Amino acid sequence: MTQYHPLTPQEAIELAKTLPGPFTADANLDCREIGDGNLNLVFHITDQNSDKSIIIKQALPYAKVVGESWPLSLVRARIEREILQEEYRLCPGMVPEVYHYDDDLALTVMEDLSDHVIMRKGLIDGASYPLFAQHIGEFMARTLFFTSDLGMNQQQKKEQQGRFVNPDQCKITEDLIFDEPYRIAQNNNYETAIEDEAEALRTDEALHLEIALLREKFLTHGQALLHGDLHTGSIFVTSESTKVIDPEFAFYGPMGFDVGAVLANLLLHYVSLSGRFQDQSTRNKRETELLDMVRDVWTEFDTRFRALWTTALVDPMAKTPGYQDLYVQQLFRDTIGFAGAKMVRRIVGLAHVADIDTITDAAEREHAQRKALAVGKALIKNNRHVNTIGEVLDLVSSALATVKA
Ligand SMILES: Nc1ncnc2c1ncn2[C@@H]1O[C@H](COP(=O)(O)OP(=O)(O)O)[C@@H](O)[C@H]1O
Ligand SMILES: CSC[C@H]1O[C@H](OP(=O)(O)O)[C@H](O)[C@@H]1O
Repeated sequence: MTQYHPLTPQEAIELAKTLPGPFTADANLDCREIGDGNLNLVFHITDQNSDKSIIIKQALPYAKVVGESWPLSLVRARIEREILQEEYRLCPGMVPEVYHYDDDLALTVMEDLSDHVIMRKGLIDGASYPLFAQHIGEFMARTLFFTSDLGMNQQQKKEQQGRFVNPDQCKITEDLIFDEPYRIAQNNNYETAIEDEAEALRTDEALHLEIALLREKFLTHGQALLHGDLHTGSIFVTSESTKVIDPEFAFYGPMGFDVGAVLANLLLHYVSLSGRFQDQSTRNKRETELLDMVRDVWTEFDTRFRALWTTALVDPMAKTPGYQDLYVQQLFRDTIGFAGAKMVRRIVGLAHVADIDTITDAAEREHAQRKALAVGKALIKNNRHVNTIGEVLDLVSSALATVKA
């Protein structure tokens, strides 16, 4: 057994040399630590004598973004690796292939996806991803359906739930998304220019009621095995391909939490566009593209999820006429509520998004933050009543109309 310690880049190279592949004996290995996330080390190991490369991701025993004062269990590395393997089985080629792992060192050796770009960065750079909605719709439909009671044996599902109990990571979400933005909390992080908005979040009881209900759903509804943090910083893309990484927040929770994460991060990018484009016609074009993507992600997911119901259902009672429509309606409402909560947390909570934080003009940045909060709050407050994605896009539009230019 190897004693856990964070690897140095040189140790990562030594480890890579002991692996059965992909490197050969004459490899000349180079290593860079490229982790730009909030929690882990990520080593990029390349062979100077060939085009071969790997990624070694290692968990730290604390939250990197805060420091050692915030301890975290290393079990998340095992959970991340096991869900990557499960997702690879369900959606081959849509997550990095796992080559090797070491649970004592809390690390996973995986496929290098550096020929793709992190979607958040791609969007900020102005790229378009016309196949993204189909791809992510397929990924979410298959991973959520086949890990739920609809698509897998219900006793095996209970066994699987046991393997994916992830309390430290869930607590981060419970605190950062479903609690701290709505009270004074040390972790909260927002600009003084929006103190009025933060104060409004703390005193809005109708909003608190909806957040309490969403929080309860997150805490108690073990519907399917979630990725758990499916934002655009956890998705690698090209114009032809989509690959999902970083499922260390995986656990059995409500399906809408994953779908909502995707929609929220597209909407966060959408509200950032006015701060990025001076030219009105370019901006309009890009805004339309983003809203189309929001609509298409839901539609593609919905279509594929319902198709699996027809072809792959294992629960006979779920064939009862009317049940599918009610199930998907509730899943849609959850999606919209969680999307709203995820927008709010990225403005006033600990961890932000580059889409908004990199807007250089302070007034434009503040405007984008106010827009994100207006949309987020509208989604949260209306989540229990919406029925269609068209209605949601109308809600977005009316929420934005309330924000002063
Ligand atoms: N399989 C991979 N291939 C290439 N780069 C990767 C891979 N996994 C992670 N990375 C890089 O490392 C960064 C951080 O990885 P991530 O898994 O998101 O870490 P964290 O859990 O700390 O957020 C990503 O933004 C990406 O740039
Ligand atoms: C203290 S962790 C904050 C935040 O970071 C995670 O995202 P990522 O590791 O992908 O940057 C997750 O969203 C957590 O809520």
